[in-house]
Amino acid sequence: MNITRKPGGGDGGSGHSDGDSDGGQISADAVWREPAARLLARLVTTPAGLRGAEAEARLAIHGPNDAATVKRTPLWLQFLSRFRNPLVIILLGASGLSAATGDIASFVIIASIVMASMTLDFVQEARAQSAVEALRRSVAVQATVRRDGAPVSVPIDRLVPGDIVELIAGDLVPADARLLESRDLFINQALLTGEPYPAEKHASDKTSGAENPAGAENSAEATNAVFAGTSVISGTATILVCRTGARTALGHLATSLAEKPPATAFAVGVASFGMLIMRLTILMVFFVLVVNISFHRPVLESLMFALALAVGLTPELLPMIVTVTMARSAMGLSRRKVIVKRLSAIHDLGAMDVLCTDKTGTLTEASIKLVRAIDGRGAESASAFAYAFINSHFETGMKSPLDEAILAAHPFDMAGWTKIDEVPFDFERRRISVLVEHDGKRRLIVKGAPEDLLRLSAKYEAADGQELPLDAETRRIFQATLDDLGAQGFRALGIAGHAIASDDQSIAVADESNLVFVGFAVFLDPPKASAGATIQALATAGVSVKVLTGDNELVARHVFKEIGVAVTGVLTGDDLTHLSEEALIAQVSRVNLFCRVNPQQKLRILMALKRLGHVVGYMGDGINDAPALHAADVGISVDGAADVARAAADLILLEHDLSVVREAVVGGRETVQNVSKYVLMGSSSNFGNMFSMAGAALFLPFLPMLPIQILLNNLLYDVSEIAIPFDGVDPEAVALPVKWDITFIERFMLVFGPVSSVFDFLTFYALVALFGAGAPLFQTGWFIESMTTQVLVVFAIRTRRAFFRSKPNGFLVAMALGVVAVAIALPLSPIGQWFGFVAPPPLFFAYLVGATLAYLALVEIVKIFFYRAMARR
Ligand SMILES: Nc1ncnc2c1ncn2[C@@H]1O[C@H](COP(=O)(O)OP(=O)(O)OP(=O)(O)O)[C@@H](O)[C@H]1O
Ligand SMILES: [Mg+2]
Repeated sequence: MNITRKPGGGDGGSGHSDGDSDGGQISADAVWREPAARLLARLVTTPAGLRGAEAEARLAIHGPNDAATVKRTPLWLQFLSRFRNPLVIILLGASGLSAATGDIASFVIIASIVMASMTLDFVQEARAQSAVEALRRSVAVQATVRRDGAPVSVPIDRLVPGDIVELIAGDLVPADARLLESRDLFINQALLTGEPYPAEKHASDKTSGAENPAGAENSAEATNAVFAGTSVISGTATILVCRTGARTALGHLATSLAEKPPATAFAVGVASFGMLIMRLTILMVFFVLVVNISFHRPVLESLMFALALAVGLTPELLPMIVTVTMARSAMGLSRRKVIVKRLSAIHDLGAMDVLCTDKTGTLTEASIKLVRAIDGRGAESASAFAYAFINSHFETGMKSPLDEAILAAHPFDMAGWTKIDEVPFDFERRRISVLVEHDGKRRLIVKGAPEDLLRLSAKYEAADGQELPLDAETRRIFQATLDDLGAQGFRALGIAGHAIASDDQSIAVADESNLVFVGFAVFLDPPKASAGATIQALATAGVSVKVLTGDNELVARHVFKEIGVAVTGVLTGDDLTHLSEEALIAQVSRVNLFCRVNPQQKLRILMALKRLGHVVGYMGDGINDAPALHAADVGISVDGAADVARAAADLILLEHDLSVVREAVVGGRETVQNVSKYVLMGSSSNFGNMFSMAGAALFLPFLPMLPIQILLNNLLYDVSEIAIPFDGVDPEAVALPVKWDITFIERFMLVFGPVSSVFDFLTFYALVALFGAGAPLFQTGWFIESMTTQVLVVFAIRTRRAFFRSKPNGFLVAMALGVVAVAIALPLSPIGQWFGFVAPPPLFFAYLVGATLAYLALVEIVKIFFYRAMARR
């Protein structure tokens, strides 16, 4: 073994000042190189842990223990950053310029309007985000930490160097840490090393593995330290936290990869819509500018007009509407006991069309009971129970419900039994071995997937305790017993073992051969009565459910039968090993039951579905589900799940029930539909306005609307849309998965934009020809008309039905009518003159009513044809 010390390190003493150069934390290699006692001293802590106050102080110095620490910008900075919008800056600049030439009033008004818009936007979004943040914190992964001398539960992002943490199987390792104590500790380090098999670790001042002969280091290989991002497979440990947050090995990975969550299809869709509008806006603003200047109109005024137009046309509320709509949906779901960890998962839920799930707890009650312990022929067997009990009692992995069922079945006297060693459970082998001693004799006891144990057995234990050869005929009988159990819906574990020489201290996987078969532990996990109906309801809603289980085919088939769901195709883990990716992709749609699949195979199935273009959800609670949960478009886990599963999930169900998933799916679809209402509103009225502005700029000798009027128009319009996230959605709009469809939006825009322009031009004509309008009246008239039509059209756009067949939300109605009332009242009031309005003649309002009604009627009619044509697409 080659434990080199750093030159000048001597006994690891005074030479090491490197720890302090790294933000006051221990250097990476010191975590495993230095003696534990010295690490404790350097971190000024003891095995009893830090005092609470000290931990708080260190947290302030070192920052949160979060590998991908995104520095949270203070609120006031977030607010200021909204002014970075170049359009807004230029606009404020230009109006400042015009203030210098005397027009101070309009500068004040422009500044106030810009301020009001930003505040409106900011407050909404900040409130939504803090609500969501609170939800996320409520399901944060916790660690057991010794503080003030006693173990307490603390969210892992609050850990600091010097903390003493207790780990048990299933826990995430919260930081880079040194082992102080360990028992049968096996760690899954796949995330850091790519190695899927558990790595064994020991508390010791000596280490091996971290330095390979080439001199390169891979600290994750150090056997006396554990690292953030890995997880405990089995055993227990007490650790000393040495490096936290971005300083962990994982943190280095995360920052070097600049890990950003991949943009979801929805986010990309929303962004591309923003770009579309942006391009059209720029085009249009240049056009207006060129026309104005070539007609020799005042340059500054023309520039302000163009800028106000640009500000008015950009869908600046879009991000806010998206966040607020999703946050609202997240709050709604939290009342149904679903916690949303990643906000954007909500629209992925809405688009999800395949849901993969494990069996236990979803299709079954997960109230597993041991009903019998039998030998291979089906007779009650005391030794089968005894061995099962001893195995479960001594195993230190995360106790599975099967273990709990065995231990709860009936008491068994463990006096005189001691444990020597263990080979922990993993989902490849699907079994646990313990080496135990009793009366000076040592024995290996294996418990696991019964068909595998039968395969690994050469003998069996007869009723009288004799060991007899397991010949072909007996093997057939035993297999028949097992098949019978499965067909009756019983789950089974096989029990086997053999004697081990009494000087053998340890066992390995290789010892799990030539076994003596003892019998079966037989469990009942009753099917969930409601599961069948929920799966049916999901299917009707366009979400097909596939079950991916580690259990065997007969048991799974029986559950399907009990809950009344047809098996449309089966693939087993063995089948999968023989299938190429292409072959799997060809078959995966047909199959709805995958049995005896390991974690990597669960992942493969998921990827195959994604490659077919499905939006795939995955629901599971075990360590074995974590890879698939990570890769899924929507990962769903439950509150009691293993840390790794909860950490990988986007959604946490506080109650393990498929029916809430169905509700969440509907919630997701409503969210997408409400966002698209905003987008459809914006695209049609903006596109229409562009036409109208361009036309007006060409034909009028004056500006069709003053810059401040455009900004006011924009502000009022934004206010009217605040209520959209609260609006209801027609049932048929959420009946099937909802995907973001940019071509649909483009077509909508191309059809409904010109419809609104037609009425603008009609109004222009009426104003000039009927009312003989000069600039002020024209601008006032158009302001009122465009406000009225573009606000009220929400009642037509919000539904595909005839507008009176779908009831809008009361808040939406109030906001829309309120804004229209303000737009009409303002020019009539004394305040109107600040904005350059004049009171229109009474006859204008008669025209307004007629034109608005005609416009809405036309939109309704065009809607019918439009959606008919879309349906034929
Ligand atoms: N505690 C245990 N001791 C021995 N073997 C076990 C234990 N737990 C699970 N196994 C074996 O490993 C197999 C896979 O585990 P498990 O059934 O939990 O997988 P899963 O995919 O999570 O299944 P499910 O879909 O039912 O949740 C089991 O069917 C069983 O054969
Ligand atoms: Mg499971």
